[in-house]
Amino acid sequence: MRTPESIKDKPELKGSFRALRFIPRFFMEIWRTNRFLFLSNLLCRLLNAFVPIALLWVGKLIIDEIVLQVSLDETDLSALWMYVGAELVLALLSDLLSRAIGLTDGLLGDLYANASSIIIIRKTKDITISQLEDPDFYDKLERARQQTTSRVNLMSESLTQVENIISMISLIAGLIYFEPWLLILLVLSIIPSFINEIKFSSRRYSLARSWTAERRELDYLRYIGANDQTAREVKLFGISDFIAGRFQKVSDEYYQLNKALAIRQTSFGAVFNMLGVLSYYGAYVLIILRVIAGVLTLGDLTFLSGSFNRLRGNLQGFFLRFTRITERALYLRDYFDFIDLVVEDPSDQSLPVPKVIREGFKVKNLSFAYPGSAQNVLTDVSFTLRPGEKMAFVGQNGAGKTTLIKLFLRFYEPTSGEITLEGVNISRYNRDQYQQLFGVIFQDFFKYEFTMRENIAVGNIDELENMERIEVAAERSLASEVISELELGLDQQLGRRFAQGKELSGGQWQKVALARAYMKDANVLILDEPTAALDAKAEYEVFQRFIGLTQDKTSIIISHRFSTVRMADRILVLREGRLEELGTHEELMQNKGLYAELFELQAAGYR
Ligand SMILES: Nc1ncnc2c1ncn2[C@@H]1O[C@H](COP(=O)(O)OP(=O)(O)OP(=O)(O)O)[C@@H](O)[C@H]1O
Repeated sequence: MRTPESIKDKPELKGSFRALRFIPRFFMEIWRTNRFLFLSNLLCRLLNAFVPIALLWVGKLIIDEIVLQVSLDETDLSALWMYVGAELVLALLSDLLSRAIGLTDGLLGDLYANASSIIIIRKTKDITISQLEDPDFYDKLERARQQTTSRVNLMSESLTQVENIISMISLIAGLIYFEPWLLILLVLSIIPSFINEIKFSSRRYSLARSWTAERRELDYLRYIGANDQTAREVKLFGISDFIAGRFQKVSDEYYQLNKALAIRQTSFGAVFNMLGVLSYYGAYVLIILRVIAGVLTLGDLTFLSGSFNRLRGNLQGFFLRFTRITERALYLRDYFDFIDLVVEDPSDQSLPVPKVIREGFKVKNLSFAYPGSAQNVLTDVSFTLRPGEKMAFVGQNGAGKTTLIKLFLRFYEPTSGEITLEGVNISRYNRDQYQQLFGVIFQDFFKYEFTMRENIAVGNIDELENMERIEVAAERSLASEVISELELGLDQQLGRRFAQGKELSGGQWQKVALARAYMKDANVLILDEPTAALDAKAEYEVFQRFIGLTQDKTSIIISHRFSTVRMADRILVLREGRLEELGTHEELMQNKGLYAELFELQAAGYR
């Protein structure tokens, strides 16, 4: 079990200061987001920074003037009214500036949050599937994604800090002018609480970071426990208490650690803060004595005690903000780590992909184990996929069919052996171009909560406006039947998340997903269990069309239905990652091996 002490594994003070090195880069990002807003914000803050000293100074002038006028026989109040007028103008200006700062902060924050979300989405596109499936990497992505609001707060906090510093310099100048020793008293009283704050912020970060995996679990439990997609199963299986119990256990442990830290931080903070209060009253007494001795005026007294009090507040604010800034800057590191992640440049491989495929693909002694696992999912697989050939992959669950597809698509690198296209290892081709060769529908295809048209067009988003192409694709995949039943046709919003969304049945969704495969004029079509949710008639029709429409295309079909599989030119049978058989339906039936056995089993089920 972790304790607050065991979280000390990260360097504290030094680590906190080091995190600040990301701030300039952060500000460069904000500057690039919107220069005008950024400059306007800085200008308003610069002006606002001088308002406190100006107000205190005018206050001092007013009091001294009143004292003077009271002592005179003949009063002249013109200067006094001028000072009061100046104070009024300052008060109005301060209000205007604060509003302008609030406005530009908000607008800039929104723009920055949008821009950084887009940066994260774009970066995720360049990341390989194997990186995305790596839990450490996934944590980094999660942290980068979740900290968007924190980065927006960091922006306004840092800008406020700049304003605060300028304001303090002006107040310090005033103090030095009258009584420099007040300043020493002030600084000495505030330093211990500053160190305390920094120390605890670093620990809080370590705690949050070391709990990333658990917080991910909490998010997941929250999601499955209260979600329309899972509600049916959660209710019927009665697992709500199980989920709530698991949530409670993990969240309690985190809460206890966090609580222990918070209590310690608050207790230490209270003691150190007392020093600050004492120092203020010490200074106050000293100023009063100087006024009584006739060294300072009554106006000086209000100016100095006001300045001292304000400075104390500012300094405290400065240190508190400083710790919050360093805390958030630590998270900034996660964000920049993610942004800077070295990804394979998809355009790095210089070989262009051949326009026409003549030789086809050759798989040679291919073996593969998933990263971090010692167990081979594929072992020594060799075969040829000829151009225009329709091949089916068959095998029991977990035999490695989808994994073989992932290797064809270059989502992973083989552990040994290779796949070649036209005699060249596929890893040598330009990755983007290479992947464009394929039109793929995965068994766990995604149901986008977009409109019907967009759902089909994701197969080739450049053709979003090409209604003819979308309609033809829908026709081929039988999605047109689904569209004709929708009130708004292609413009119908799908899913239940958004207003007027229409949920489709499993088979209807599958037809929509299939249409995506026809959107692109891909050379190689891969359908991974594309018809699992279709009824028998629809499946037969879909495949008849598929075979007819893709005569010149190379294709791979994964299916557990042998009525579909037998339509393929050749069938590749995998058993526990090894190639067991390869041949036409007739050849394999004659072979009387695994294929014939599985085929007979299924056929018997229909008799
Ligand atoms: N991302 C992954 N990381 C680690 N192991 C994985 C991953 N994906 C799949 N596996 C493992 O690889 C093996 C083969 O999985 P694969 O999905 O290729 O099987 P399949 O033949 O397509 O099965 P099915 O018919 O059930 O879809 C399985 O044992 C699975 O646990």
